[in-house]
Amino acid sequence: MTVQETPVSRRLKSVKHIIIVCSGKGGVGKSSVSTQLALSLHASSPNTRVGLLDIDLTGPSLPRMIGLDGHGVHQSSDGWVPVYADAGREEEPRLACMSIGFLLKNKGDSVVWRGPKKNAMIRQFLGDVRWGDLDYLVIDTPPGTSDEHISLLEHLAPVHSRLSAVIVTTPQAVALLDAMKCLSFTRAVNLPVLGLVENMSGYVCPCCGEVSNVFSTGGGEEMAKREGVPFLGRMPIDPELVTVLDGGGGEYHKTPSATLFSAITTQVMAGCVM
Ligand SMILES: Nc1ncnc2c1ncn2[C@@H]1O[C@H](COP(=O)(O)OP(=O)(O)OP(=O)(O)O)[C@@H](O)[C@H]1O
Repeated sequence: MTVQETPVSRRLKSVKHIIIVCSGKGGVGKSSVSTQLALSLHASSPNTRVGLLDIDLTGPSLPRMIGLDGHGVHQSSDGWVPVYADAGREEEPRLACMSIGFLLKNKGDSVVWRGPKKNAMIRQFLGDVRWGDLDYLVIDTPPGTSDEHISLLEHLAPVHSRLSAVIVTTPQAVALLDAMKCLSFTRAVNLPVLGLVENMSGYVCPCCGEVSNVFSTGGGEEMAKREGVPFLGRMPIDPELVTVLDGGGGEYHKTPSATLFSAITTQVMAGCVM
């Protein structure tokens, strides 16, 4: 069967792997996992080229989390130029970011759009941005399985063989129930799952290293085993991570989370080659 070319498939021709990060529930750390995955893939080798796209149109948090708050997107004759998180260094930038947050005049502006307008924006993000050659394009999605997910998958249909998903959950029973809905969505749309991340899984005391199970722990791993999907790892609550991602300063690679997350990234990369 021949797959029809579209503006999106032409634009994403040189993108090797597209990783959709989703969660059943809001606030479980999907954007922070997407951001950490992009940073960690970028740090995995001096040549890895990464894109990070935020399709959470009503609550874009990527610009702040990646340290690009206040930046804007430029239009070129060949489409929108993404904002590079690693611009200004000696080597060519290789961490391209795009979010509706870069297009809003004021970051407090709200986006109140119906489905067709959201659909058009997602098509533009995929088809009108100069993504160039990428090893990985990480896509942060809104919580649940909404219009945005359906639009995304429709536009990405011609490149379906390069798609996979990472599911984020916290250990509480309610979050796990929603993560299960997210997993059944991926099955319904035939989207391969690279694995499940259990976020905010315990709190490690910075003084004594003792782990307190604030929201309990282990539920994500149990669910992954039961459902036959890889368990990518658990990320504890890390106050240093919040400071970095909320724009309070500090460098991500110096946080305890960065070290832990690199093991997750290794598994994601291994899953992508298969
Ligand atoms: N492991 C962690 N340790 C500490 N804080 C975390 C951790 N993961 C996420 N957070 C913080 O929790 C808050 C919510 O995270 P985030 O925005 O990533 O969730 P989300 O699932 O994308 O939310 P939304 O549903 O609004 O899109 C953020 O302030 C983030 O910095």
